[in-house]
Amino acid sequence: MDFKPRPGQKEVLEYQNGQLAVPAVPGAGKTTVLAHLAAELIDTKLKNDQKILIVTYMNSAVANFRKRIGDFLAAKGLPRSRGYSVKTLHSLALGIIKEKPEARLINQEFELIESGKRYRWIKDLCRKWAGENNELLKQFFNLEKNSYRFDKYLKKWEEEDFPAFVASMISYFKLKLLEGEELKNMVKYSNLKSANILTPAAEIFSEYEFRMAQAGLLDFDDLVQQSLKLLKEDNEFAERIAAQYAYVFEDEAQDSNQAQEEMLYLLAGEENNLVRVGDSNQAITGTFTLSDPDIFRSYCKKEGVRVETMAVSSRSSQDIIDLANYLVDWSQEEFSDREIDPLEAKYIKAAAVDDPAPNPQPKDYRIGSKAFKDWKTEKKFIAKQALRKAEENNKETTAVLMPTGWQLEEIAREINKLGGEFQIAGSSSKDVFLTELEVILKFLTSPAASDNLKLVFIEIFGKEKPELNQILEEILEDNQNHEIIFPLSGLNRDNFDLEFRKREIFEEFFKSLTQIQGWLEASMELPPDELVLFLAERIGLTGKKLALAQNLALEFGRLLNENPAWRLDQLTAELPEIRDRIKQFAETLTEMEGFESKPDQVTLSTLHKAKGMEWDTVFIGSLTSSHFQHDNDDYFMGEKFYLNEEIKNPKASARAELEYILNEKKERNADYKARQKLIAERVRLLYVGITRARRNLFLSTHKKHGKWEKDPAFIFSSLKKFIDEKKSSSRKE
Ligand SMILES: Nc1ncnc2c1ncn2[C@@H]1O[C@H](COP(=O)(O)OP(=O)(O)OP(=O)(O)O)[C@@H](O)[C@H]1O
Repeated sequence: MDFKPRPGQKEVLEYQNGQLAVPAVPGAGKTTVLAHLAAELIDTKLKNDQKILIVTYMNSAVANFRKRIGDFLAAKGLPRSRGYSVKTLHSLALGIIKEKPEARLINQEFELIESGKRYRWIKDLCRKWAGENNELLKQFFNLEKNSYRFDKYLKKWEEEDFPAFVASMISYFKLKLLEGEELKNMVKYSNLKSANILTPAAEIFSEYEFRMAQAGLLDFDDLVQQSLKLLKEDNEFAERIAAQYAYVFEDEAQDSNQAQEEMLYLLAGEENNLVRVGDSNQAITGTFTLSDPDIFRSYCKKEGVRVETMAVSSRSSQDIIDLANYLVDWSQEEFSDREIDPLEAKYIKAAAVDDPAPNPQPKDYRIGSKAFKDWKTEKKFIAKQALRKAEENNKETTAVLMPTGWQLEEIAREINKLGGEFQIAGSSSKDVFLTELEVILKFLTSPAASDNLKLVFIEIFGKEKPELNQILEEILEDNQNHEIIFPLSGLNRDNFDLEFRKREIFEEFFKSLTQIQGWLEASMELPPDELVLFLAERIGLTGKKLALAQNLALEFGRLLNENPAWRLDQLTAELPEIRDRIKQFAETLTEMEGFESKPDQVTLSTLHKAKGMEWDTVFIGSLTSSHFQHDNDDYFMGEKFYLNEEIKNPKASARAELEYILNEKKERNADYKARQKLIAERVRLLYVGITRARRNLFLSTHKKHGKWEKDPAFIFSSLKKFIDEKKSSSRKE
């Protein structure tokens, strides 16, 4: 393979042993260089029974790494899978637990709970807690009692926000290695005031642990907690595991959390051959997880750690690089007297002019920016221009990146209206719901319900030929389902009025009925799991959808093993739960496939999901102050206006209360600090967005949404000034 290392990359590839930190800029080739280094070390250094362990943050990166290392090894004439193992933190943890089965704390055959089921359990427990502590729950509220708003937001709090808060706190407690019963008592006997927000989280956590243990289930956070415990409590065991790995590499180190770091140190063992690569300016997962970019920043400054920076990137045009570097300068200056430092002073350099793969060099200044009068105008403009770009040049890729998913849906609708095509990055939602199969199964469990038959037509037959839906509607006006599908005289054309039989579509309609009758007969003869496979084949599912259907059949089979007397209706009643399991499977399938932008379609992605990807043209919209906060008095999404002032950011308050009882540290401004963190993260989010673009970039915002006034984000206005100046000076040249 032709790979000519650039300055910075070269030094990393000379690594032999010890601790190395590689801070890098976007597009510097982090994955490429780590893969190359792994292949080099496997070839020259590794003993037969040893491996390199590569820990990455996302499932999607695992396949990518394997492929790249495999390619480099193959180029050296070595077997593609020799000498390395790529894992996420969770798969690593699972592997460690499996190495010591006797220590599994639950039982030998523990099972992982799926995320959907976990959340439903937590919701149940929250509901139960709310029922028993209703007065306390209301004390958190600062809305006028008995008002319409009070009822509305109490419901929102009880049904959505409270369970989400508890679910996230449970993860937090576990990564802090706390145990439910112990924590509950600590809170109970602490001198926190009675209406503190930590109490419900701790009490529900304790119930949750009890319920999970009874069911023999573990969740993802348990895996990490338990495996760390095993390693820390048993030196010999830790050494045995560490001895398997001659080197430990970490990719995306800016997303590391404390548990992951501890695990890496333990696995690097005495030899301490540890390479961590990351870009703290791209740390954008912190507000959802326990990730903390300071962990990687501190590692870079740690004694005994060599630092090699990779600053060259050939991804973007010089103008886009200049804008990204300006953002770094702006952030340094803007936040110099605040407690935050969103972007480190690390600048992107273009590749040398004689580089075999140089930076793109578009002719003119290709960056634009605009503040639209309202969201409606903005979304229409973006949809139209993005589509035009995608259709005009079928070699270049185009993406629209937005802060939230609902904005993407609205852009998608606009693209649809224009008759264009789009694809959604990283999303498997279209496949998750096996709509066709689910609709048929619903029909087969109650064929007499007229809506069920209509749905079958809409989803299966009428998609291509809507006239089929129309004729069914008309026939159902005077007939019942069973008269159409199972008439006493048998299914026969003559059962239908001449008026219908004369229509061109009638033959097709009749054929559809015959097929449906076949399914009904099959449902009486075949066991449900086989029925699913039969139906999948009949309606012609292929590829990923077929794989999902096979998975559904397996789930049915598993349930039938446990409940041999169950029939189709009982099984279909379990579909919501099964869907969660399948959803995870579908996501894994999507990640394994990897995402590839099709040039003739617009890719739609949230800014978060765009990480690691690149496009020739990038539109970033909705840069308003409610998505990119700058000042303490901007609108902060995580905050609940209907809660008391001191707990309006419940997570931040609960963490501060925990800090207080664990370390006696009184953090006065927990939500102020949470705001600062969020402000910093939003700057990085925009930095990630901007650095996805190769040639063309458009930044926009709006001043109104419906009747709501909106402010363009301060960061947008600052960038706009820079862009406008550059543009006018490039015109003069
Ligand atoms: N020395 C090189 N010569 C040619 N191409 C290179 C070189 N190094 C990296 N690249 C290319 O640059 C692109 C970016 O590399 P990679 O995806 O590894 O970057 P990254 O640092 O992980 O990016 P990001 O920070 O945006 O996630 C890839 O297409 C890669 O093949």
